[in-house]
Amino acid sequence: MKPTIITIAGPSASGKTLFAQTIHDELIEELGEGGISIIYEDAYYRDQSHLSMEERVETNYDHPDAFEHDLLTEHLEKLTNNEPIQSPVYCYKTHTRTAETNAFAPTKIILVEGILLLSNKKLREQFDIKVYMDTPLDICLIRRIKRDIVERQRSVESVTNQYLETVRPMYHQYIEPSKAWADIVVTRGGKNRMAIEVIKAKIRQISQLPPQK
Ligand SMILES: Nc1ncnc2c1ncn2[C@@H]1O[C@H](COP(=O)(O)OP(=O)(O)O)[C@@H](O)[C@H]1O
Ligand SMILES: Nc1ccn([C@@H]2O[C@H](COP(=O)(O)O)[C@@H](O)[C@H]2O)c(=O)n1
Repeated sequence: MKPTIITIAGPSASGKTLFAQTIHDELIEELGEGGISIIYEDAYYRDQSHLSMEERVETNYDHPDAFEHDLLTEHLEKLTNNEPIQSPVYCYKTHTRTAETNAFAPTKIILVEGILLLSNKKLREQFDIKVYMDTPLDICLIRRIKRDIVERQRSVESVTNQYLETVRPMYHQYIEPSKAWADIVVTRGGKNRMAIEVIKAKIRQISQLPPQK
């Protein structure tokens, strides 16, 4: 059976990871091994090992050119043909890929999450279901400051400067307009229980599992 690819796009810190992880964790037992997995667009940020740290800090990480979308397209094509891939591994602290790759086998359901997935035509054509997390930008900023300090070794100053210089302008230029391609728009963030249940019910139907009472 050909895998079903579900994309979860939307602004940084809108709750994409939490949403995808919750769906994954709540279905993994029912779907079993080979049932469901997650691919992160962030893993496809370009390798910058040839650049100095000062140069890496200057990169606009919210522009489509920061990603190797062609490689992600190629990998999704392989997975669709039930072939395994070696997914890159990204490090936010060094702003580049690590030397390792992750062996990734195709699963029946593949969740793909990331900020610019709906802005790319070739990628869009590979998605069976397109979800957009429509969390207000001020809420995203608050959540990003908290998350990036704890998980990505950033300071309040670095997060707020980056927000003004690239995150907010690129949101208006690329991310918000890409919402028009979504099939389902989720409000409030990664804990929207009804939205989680709707996607889970669709996945159960695709996977031919009995609906939950
Ligand atoms: N509805 C919500 N309520 C409270 N916190 C949330 C909610 N959705 C997401 N978060 C938190 O906000 C932060 C950013 O969410 P995350 O899923 O990492 O966003 P994204 O993957 O879109 O960048 C995380 O710390 C996450 O736990
Ligand atoms: N070296 C990097 C790479 C990316 N970012 C920021 O990450 C955001 C996308 O990831 P989310 O999990 O938040 O969706 C994006 O807005 C980039 O600005 C970074 O800060 N450093």
